[in-house]
Amino acid sequence: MVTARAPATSANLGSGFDTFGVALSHPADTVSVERAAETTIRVRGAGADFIPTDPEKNVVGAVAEALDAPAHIHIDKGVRPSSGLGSSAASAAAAAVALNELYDRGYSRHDLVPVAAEGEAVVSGEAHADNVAPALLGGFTIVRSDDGATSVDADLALVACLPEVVVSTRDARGVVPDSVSMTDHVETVGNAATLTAGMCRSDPELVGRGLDDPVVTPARAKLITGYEGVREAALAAGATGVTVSGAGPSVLAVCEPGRKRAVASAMVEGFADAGVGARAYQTAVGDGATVL
Ligand SMILES: Nc1ncnc2c1ncn2[C@@H]1O[C@H](COP(=O)(O)OP(=O)(O)OP(=O)(O)O)[C@@H](O)[C@H]1O
Ligand SMILES: N[C@@H](CCO)C(=O)O
Repeated sequence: MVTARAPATSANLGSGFDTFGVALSHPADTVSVERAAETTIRVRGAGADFIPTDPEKNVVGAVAEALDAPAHIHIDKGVRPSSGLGSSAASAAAAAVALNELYDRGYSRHDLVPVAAEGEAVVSGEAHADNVAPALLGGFTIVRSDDGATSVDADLALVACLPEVVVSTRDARGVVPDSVSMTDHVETVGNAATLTAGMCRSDPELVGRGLDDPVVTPARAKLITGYEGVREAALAAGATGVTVSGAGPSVLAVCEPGRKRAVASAMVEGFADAGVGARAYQTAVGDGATVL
């Protein structure tokens, strides 16, 4: 048996819609695999009741198929599905790494990015790599349309606040504008470049400023009850920047390490003020998938 762990991730980071991602030090999914004639799947943990065990419908089934690696697969969910924290990507990345080891396929983590993205296609219809790339490679990642991914290590404190509201990725993609003005384009490129420089320097001020996004985030924020209040509360508590995590509903804040507790409390209280329960993960930029 081989067991692997892969982290939750936060895609987009505001200015990097469908391009940027970051691995979180926790929470994470754990996946164990044993050789078998046909793939079977068992799921336990956070949100397990909402995750299909049919290999045609679970992301790990598509990963086993893509690697020609049938297995009994046990998933222990640490990342709740439909959280905006890359839940399906964490399972896909952990399964890809575990099956690669079990069947001695010899693929690198970079080779496994398009394999794990095949799993993502099962749930969203598109092989997005902006969650599986950080889940596999760790750190801050940039994915390009040619399937290539670049990763940079960063040392950065983060808070991810997960409210008890549901935002479907389909709805969140439905509100993305079809086009952008040149003014918004220039602002977005400037913010994305600032964020990238900030990640390379592990600088929370630069990264926080680079999260700003005039195009996608304002449209999506309307789908998250309490978002504006939570954002303001996090900034007042010392966050250097706040944005929607992935397709939502989680909200991501960047801060100095010493401000994590205060920012986490402020965000949970911000959601409470809007009548929404929430939990906050005091986390950081973390490593990619590992065999345990
Ligand atoms: N192994 C799996 N783990 C989690 N969800 C899975 C898995 N296999 C299939 N799914 C389905 O995928 C959907 C959730 O995946 P999705 O990646 O959208 O979650 P997310 O955490 O919100 O990610 P994102 O950060 O991309 O918004 C649910 O419909 C769930 O049933
Ligand atoms: N980049 C994707 C991540 C969710 O799969 C989005 O924001 O829709």
